[in-house]
Amino acid sequence: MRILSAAQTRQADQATIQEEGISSVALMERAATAFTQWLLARLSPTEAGDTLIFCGPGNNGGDGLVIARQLHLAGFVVQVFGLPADTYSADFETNRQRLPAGLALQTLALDALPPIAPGSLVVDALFGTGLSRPLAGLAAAVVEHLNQARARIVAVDMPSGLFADMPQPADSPIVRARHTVSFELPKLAFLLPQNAQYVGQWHTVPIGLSRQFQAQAEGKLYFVDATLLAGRLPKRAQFGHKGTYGHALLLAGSRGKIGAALLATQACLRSGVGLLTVRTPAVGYDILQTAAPEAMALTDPASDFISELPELSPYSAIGIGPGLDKADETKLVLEQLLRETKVPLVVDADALNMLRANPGLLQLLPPDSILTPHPKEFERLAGPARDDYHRLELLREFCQQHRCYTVLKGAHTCLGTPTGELYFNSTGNPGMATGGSGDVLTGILTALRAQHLPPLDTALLGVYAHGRAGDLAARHTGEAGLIAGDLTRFIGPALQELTTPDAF
Ligand SMILES: NC(=O)C1=CN([C@@H]2O[C@H](COP(=O)(O)OP(=O)(O)OC[C@H]3O[C@@H](n4cnc5c(N)ncnc54)[C@H](O)[C@@H]3O)[C@@H](O)[C@H]2O)[C@@H](O)CC1
Ligand SMILES: Nc1ncnc2c1ncn2[C@@H]1O[C@H](COP(=O)(O)OP(=O)(O)O)[C@@H](O)[C@H]1O
Ligand SMILES: [K+]
Repeated sequence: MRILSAAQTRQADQATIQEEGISSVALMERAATAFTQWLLARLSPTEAGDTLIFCGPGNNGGDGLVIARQLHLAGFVVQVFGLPADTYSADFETNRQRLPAGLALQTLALDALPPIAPGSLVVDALFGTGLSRPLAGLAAAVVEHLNQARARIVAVDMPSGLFADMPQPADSPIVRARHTVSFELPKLAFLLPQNAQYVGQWHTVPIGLSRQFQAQAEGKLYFVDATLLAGRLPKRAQFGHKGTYGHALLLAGSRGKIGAALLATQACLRSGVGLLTVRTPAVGYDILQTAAPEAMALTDPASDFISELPELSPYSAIGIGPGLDKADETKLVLEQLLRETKVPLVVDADALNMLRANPGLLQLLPPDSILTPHPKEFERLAGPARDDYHRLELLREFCQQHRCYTVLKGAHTCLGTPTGELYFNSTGNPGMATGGSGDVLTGILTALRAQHLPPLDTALLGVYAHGRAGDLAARHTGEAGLIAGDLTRFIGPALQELTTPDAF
């Protein structure tokens, strides 16, 4: 799925209108109907109670008028309010005319804002993607009024006052919605933690936006759903053998953190790799051989940390990082690995911190490596970000400069590519915010890369399957009860869902 800017969204609307030969007011009717249907599927008129709809002067307000008409006809107790303005959009005017006799548009005034009983349903149709500057004056006062009411706010397309694709001053008035129901595609703003307080839970409803426009639109932002991944994970070959599926090497673990190595090991084994060798310090030998007999243990001479790089020739991909100690010897191992490897690397956790501690090491990073920092680790690598938008700029620059793929982990993990694309993941849940989840991701990525998948497919599939495994696991454990080891049990089913079936 594409993520379009506000300007592109307007162009997409126009392209749809032209392609289908429909009027803009017909497209508005379609969009607003999709919103109404979404609401009707969740609330009866009784459950909704008092329903107050707040409309701005543009097409977002026009949507609000259609929704008011439709909910009124569906038996909801509706009141509809409009911001006074010098001009209204043409489709707003048309829909004002279409309001049924029993439903008058009431004009909002600063000294007479309507009372909102606690628990009321509020539909926020003040502003959408056409917002051109932060709200002020009466519009800001209305937003403040809505936010203070203890109402259930559902925003149409965008929470009013929020820009779709760029940051805004810290104190901007913005509606704090419980749900945001957006048309066709998510907006960039929805995917960033700083906006969660306004967007609430977001949903998209289809409105038949031009597929051709979506396919051809410029821009490098993607929302990763199963459709985008179709065809990227081949089915296993009927006559495949373990040599077909690569030999991965994991360098992981130190005294007290052999568990991290074990989690990465289990995840790697569950992600289809043909063979796996694990380098841990000697203290990890018995643990690894007992808990993961399928993996080969290649223990380091040092007891507590990794001190020597093994011979690299057997391996088709190498993952390094989970549970490492930052001992000087391990730093040298990392440096030697960066210099000597001829195969792709997956770099995680303290290996990332070591990269940063010696900036010269970053220059040695082999092209097409995959890095998996969480935001704190990324900040150490690329510097502090002013806000979530700035962090994305830093991510893009970092990936281009170092010709690497960087998986910036979080609720919507964002993959940056060497060619400037940003891919936001759609799977996963807060239950995965638990120690060891990241180690599991390293194991998955190393396994996919060892199977000779290209780096982009590896990162997209791996991040998606990791989140999907979390979603499947949480059905059994609940979010709070989820631990990283649970993820490994569901990697197989998650990958199976993504596997391309044989064509008949
Ligand atoms: N164009 C189309 O065909 C469709 C548009 N749709 C809806 O239309 C919305 C976009 O409509 P518009 O482009 O009319 O934009 P909006 O309705 O979001 O807002 C634009 C209006 O607000 C004013 N405005 C902008 N910033 C302001 C500020 N800070 N303070 C006060 N006034 C401000 C503008 O002058 C203009 O009158 C979408 O979010 C969606 O809800 C949907 O109906 C789908 C179809
Ligand atoms: N709220 C969330 N929603 C979805 N995924 C999450 C959420 N919180 C964490 N995750 C995922 O869990 C993993 C945590 O990784 P990381 O921070 O490296 O943990 P650790 O170092 O403990 O292994 C990441 O892949 C991240 O995307
Ligand atoms: K809105």
